[in-house]
Amino acid sequence: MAQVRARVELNVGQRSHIPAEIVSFEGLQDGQEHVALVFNRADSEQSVPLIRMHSECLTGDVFHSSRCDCGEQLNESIEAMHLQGGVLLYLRQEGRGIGLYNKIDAYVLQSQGMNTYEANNHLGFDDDLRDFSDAVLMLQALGLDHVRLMTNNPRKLNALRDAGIQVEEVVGTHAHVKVGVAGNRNYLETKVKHGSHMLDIKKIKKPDEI
Ligand SMILES: Nc1nc2c(ncn2[C@@H]2O[C@H](COP(=O)(O)OP(=O)(O)OP(=O)(O)O)[C@@H](O)[C@H]2O)c(=O)[nH]1
Ligand SMILES: [Zn+2]
Repeated sequence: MAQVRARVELNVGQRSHIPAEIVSFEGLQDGQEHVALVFNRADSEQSVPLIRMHSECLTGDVFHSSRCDCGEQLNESIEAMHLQGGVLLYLRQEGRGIGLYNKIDAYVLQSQGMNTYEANNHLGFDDDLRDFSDAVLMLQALGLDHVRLMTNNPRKLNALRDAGIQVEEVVGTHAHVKVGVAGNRNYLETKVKHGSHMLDIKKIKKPDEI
């Protein structure tokens, strides 16, 4: 699968000038412009590369909205890969695959009391429309068949295992809890209760509930 690679420098959190390569792919199946960010660490002791499959969240990744933890997870993974090396697949699967405008419709329903999955269902969508087959193609194109996967989501783990990619270790991301009117506590709790995410629910609860 043809690839084009260009050098970039990233500025994330307290760190600046993080070197990486951004990679485009020809021949992906769903027509979206998914990209990989490749972080090399020549002196890394980790022989099995750290991988994250990160689904796009404009509101979280770019605007750091309080409704979710996506931007914090993105930064956390970039910082980890800067230290250890690794590959971040940035997948254009906004709103768990329903798209940005539908996600905004879902936000309205969530403000009326529905959780993220109920809101999706109310709009006529399944809980999660994401398909990770293009992510698998990207990993194969990069020659990665043994990985350490950075996620709390068992669906991602199963998608790689079903495709024959050896996941040697699952590295969890932190519970990034935000407080306030549009805080992400319900979003995180729903991930655990309805999506079986491997997040420590104690860390999600308010301090006085623990
Ligand atoms: N439908 C919907 N999608 C949302 C909402 N909040 C965030 N998302 C989407 O949820 C997805 C989160 O993707 P990721 O952070 O890659 O993955 P994850 O499934 O949470 O699993 P982790 O690997 O554990 O982070 C993104 O596509 C977001 O756009 C919401 O309220 N409704
Ligand atoms: Zn988000």
